[in-house]
Amino acid sequence: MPFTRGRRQADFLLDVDFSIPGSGVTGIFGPSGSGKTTLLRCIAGLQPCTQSHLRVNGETWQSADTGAITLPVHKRPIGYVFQQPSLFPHLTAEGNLAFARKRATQPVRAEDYDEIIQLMDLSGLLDARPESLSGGEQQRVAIARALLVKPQLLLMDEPLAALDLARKRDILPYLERLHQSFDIPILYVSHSVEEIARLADYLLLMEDGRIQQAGAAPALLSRTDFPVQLGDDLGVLLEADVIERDTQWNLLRARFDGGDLWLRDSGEAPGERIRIRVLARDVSLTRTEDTDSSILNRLPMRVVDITADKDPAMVLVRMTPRATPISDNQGFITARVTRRSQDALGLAAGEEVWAQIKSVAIVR
Ligand SMILES: Nc1ncnc2c1ncn2[C@@H]1O[C@H](COP(=O)(O)OP(=O)(O)OP(=O)(O)O)[C@@H](O)[C@H]1O
Repeated sequence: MPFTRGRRQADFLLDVDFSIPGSGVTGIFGPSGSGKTTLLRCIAGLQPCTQSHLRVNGETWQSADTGAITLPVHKRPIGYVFQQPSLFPHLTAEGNLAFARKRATQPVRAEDYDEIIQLMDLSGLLDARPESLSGGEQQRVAIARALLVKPQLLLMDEPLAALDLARKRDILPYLERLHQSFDIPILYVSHSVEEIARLADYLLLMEDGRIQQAGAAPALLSRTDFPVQLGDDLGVLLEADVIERDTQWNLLRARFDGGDLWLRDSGEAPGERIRIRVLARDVSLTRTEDTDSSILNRLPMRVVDITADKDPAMVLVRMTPRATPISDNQGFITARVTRRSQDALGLAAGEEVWAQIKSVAIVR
């Protein structure tokens, strides 16, 4: 979708020119008012846009030449999931789905319907009315409803924002399944780094109606100059392979570009590709290897650069493995330490250190 200009209010201009992968989840991240919802509305054709050109997997939906909508809104094969599920209160879950099914532009085959019900685990909820469903269950019905139109593009605008933390965690596995089962591009707006880290393959960072940065989610989320202030969420997102399972101690060994890490065993099998997150605040530094410590993960690293943190007492130390220095963001570890420790340890670019990693979380 290379080019879109749209207005929501006199002084707000959405001015973007980008392409995203034709499948997988593209996260859209950015401060409030940066234009994330406006972008989705433009893509859906709900927002008048001038000079806009939109192509989805080879098909032109909107042309830049005239600004005229090539494909009318109701014919765009889009599924849209909002923060609020907005189900019809007088219909059961099944009634809500039947309503959407009737309005689908193409007939929905029984096997496709069954697959969607199974995917969202709705068979036990079909007779219930929305008022007797939890927020997470209602949202699963809303996602199923969006899938029933056989979308070629799924737009999700903060679908978990109205749920409490427990419900969010309940529904995230369904979103992952969706990602694995449907080979369509999903545009996913969220304010949550946790959701983006877990779901997104690709990431767009928006600010003031523009795309500030775009790229693979792990690399972008691992940058210390990430334009959105992450604070305690700052860290690195790494792709790793499980290489060993230690049943005696219930641990897993995973290999990423920068070395091996031990993690708590949560059932992943050797050979499995996982995504892990190491928060900068969970990494401490020593000059020599501290073997007399409870910390299992100690990596010999070399400092690449040191940057200021938004907290003046802290700095961000980015490191690469000593043995095999790497050039992209996929093997760096970042530590957030005090400026005082930086001074006491004499930390500077090029210096050798040991990174002690207190905690590693598997995000998917
Ligand atoms: N209904 C509306 N009418 C006019 N202007 C609007 C409307 N909704 C939003 N805007 C304006 O459009 C701009 C972009 O808003 P938008 O909702 O797209 O941002 P956002 O990044 O999705 O924000 P948030 O994260 O808070 O949802 C803002 O300046 C906002 O004030």
